[in-house]
Amino acid sequence: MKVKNNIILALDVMNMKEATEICEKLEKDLDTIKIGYPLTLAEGLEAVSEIKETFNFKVICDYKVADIPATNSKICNQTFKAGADAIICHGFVGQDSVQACADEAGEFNAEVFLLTEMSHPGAKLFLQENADAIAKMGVDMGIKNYVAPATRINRLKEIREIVGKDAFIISPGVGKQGGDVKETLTYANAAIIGRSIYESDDSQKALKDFISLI
Ligand SMILES: O=C1C[C@H](C(=O)O)N([C@@H]2O[C@H](COP(=O)(O)O)[C@@H](O)[C@H]2O)C(=O)N1
Repeated sequence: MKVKNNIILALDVMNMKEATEICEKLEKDLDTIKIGYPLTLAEGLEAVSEIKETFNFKVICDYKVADIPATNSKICNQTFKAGADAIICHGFVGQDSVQACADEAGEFNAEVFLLTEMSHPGAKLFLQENADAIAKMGVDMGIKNYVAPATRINRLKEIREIVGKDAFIISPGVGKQGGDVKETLTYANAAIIGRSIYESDDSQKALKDFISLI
């Protein structure tokens, strides 16, 4: 996936009016956004379709899919039908559940991002010790896209070493969570940034400031 300026906006606002206003302000400097549960639960999957139709964005749906294979297939089917270009799924649920997402993505010429280790402090409790094995599982499955934390550069580096130089890593945790955009892009292909941009008084300037740091 090509990402303009190597920055993906996490559009975690909870109404279409705000979402649209932010996209209008940033569309010159962005071509990829991430929509998760906040906007989807507030406005429905129509939010994905509407943003896809209004803006020339690629949309990654961050639904952290983590169910049994049959249910994962249904979640992905509905998400790709709504126009998503990619979906984020958890790896801790195992190969069969991830494979169900990958199979559905193949039906829509869409992509799967495999979430390895999360960026928040609680990820150290259960996820971190399994993150390398999740990344290795992804490699064995032929998964090309991964999510790994910008808040732990050493871990991001280690996950890059596991998935290889040709894999595509997107990395959340820049800005509000403490991650540094330039350092993150040493090992990741794109940084995911949300609140530091959309909560700013001048989101356009906030984005441009991040771009200037890269
Ligand atoms: O480990 C993860 C996984 C997940 C993701 O990207 O999959 N995210 C998401 O990335 C964005 C960071 O937002 P902000 O902190 O810049 O406002 C939010 O949408 C989070 O839900 C993480 O923050 N860490």
